[in-house]
Amino acid sequence: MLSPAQTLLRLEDAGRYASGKWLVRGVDLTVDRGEIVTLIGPNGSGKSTTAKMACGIARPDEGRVIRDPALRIGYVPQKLSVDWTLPLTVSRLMRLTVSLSKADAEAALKEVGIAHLAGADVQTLSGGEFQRAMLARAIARKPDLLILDEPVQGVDFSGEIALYELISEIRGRLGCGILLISHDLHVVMAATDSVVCLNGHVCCKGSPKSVLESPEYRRLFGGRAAATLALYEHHHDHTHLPDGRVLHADGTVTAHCHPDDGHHHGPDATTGQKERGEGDA
Ligand SMILES: Nc1ncnc2c1ncn2[C@@H]1O[C@H](COP(=O)(O)OP(=O)(O)OP(=O)(O)O)[C@@H](O)[C@H]1O
Repeated sequence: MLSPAQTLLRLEDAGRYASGKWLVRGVDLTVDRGEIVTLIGPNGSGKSTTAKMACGIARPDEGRVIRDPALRIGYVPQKLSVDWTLPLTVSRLMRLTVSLSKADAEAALKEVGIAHLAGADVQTLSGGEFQRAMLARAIARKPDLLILDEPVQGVDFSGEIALYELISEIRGRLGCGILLISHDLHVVMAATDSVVCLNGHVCCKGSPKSVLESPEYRRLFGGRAAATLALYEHHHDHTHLPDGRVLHADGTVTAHCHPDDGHHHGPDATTGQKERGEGDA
């Protein structure tokens, strides 16, 4: 049973075994409606495997994955198995494995800002446009839960910010829960309600601040962790982006600071590029 009523998904001691080894074990996590939970961890730490268990593509070999059978899930996989030698329009991509009305497909493309690309060949899309198309595909059936496996891959920094902003907007509009996999520690820590750090098992989890401060996280990410923590503590209220806009702690982006914003940047942090270099991989 899932309780309280707002809990969409729960993994209890979930583990997946394949090819004679445990890919990941002992995963406990919940995603509530309206919440963004982010999985972080080094390459091969079991993030995608956990996402696959969460959405039902992979069955747990131990523990349990509990979700309401009626739960609608939208999934953006890390990789797509498509024969790219064949032409494929965005519109066709939208309906590749799900039955979707033309109107719903068009509405979803509009929602992510690429309605004009419905007839374009997927191969001609930029990295950001492709990720938006994948997002449109995932939200078209108005999911309760979105599972996004590295949704900003192949996207440049300002595109990343725009995509995270869009994801945050979608959460607000659909009122869905989101399980996100991301390597971008800086943005994750600013825009996430809860973080689960994996390393073949759950290494640490909790609020972004508690994860940043945990010795396990620091051991795993080393200097990068310390830099992210320093940034987070100093700029936890808001961060100035390279294009001059302001990323707030709740993940929203505005043109300027709010009058009641707290920490402002010190003289060394006037360029967003530096911040990103410090806080990112
Ligand atoms: N079907 C499979 N059979 C055997 N090993 C697998 C299988 N799927 C994944 N693995 C292995 O399990 C481990 C976890 O993989 P997973 O893709 O979940 O990691 P990840 O944290 O998402 O990595 P990345 O950040 O590189 O995407 C890796 O060592 C991977 O090689």
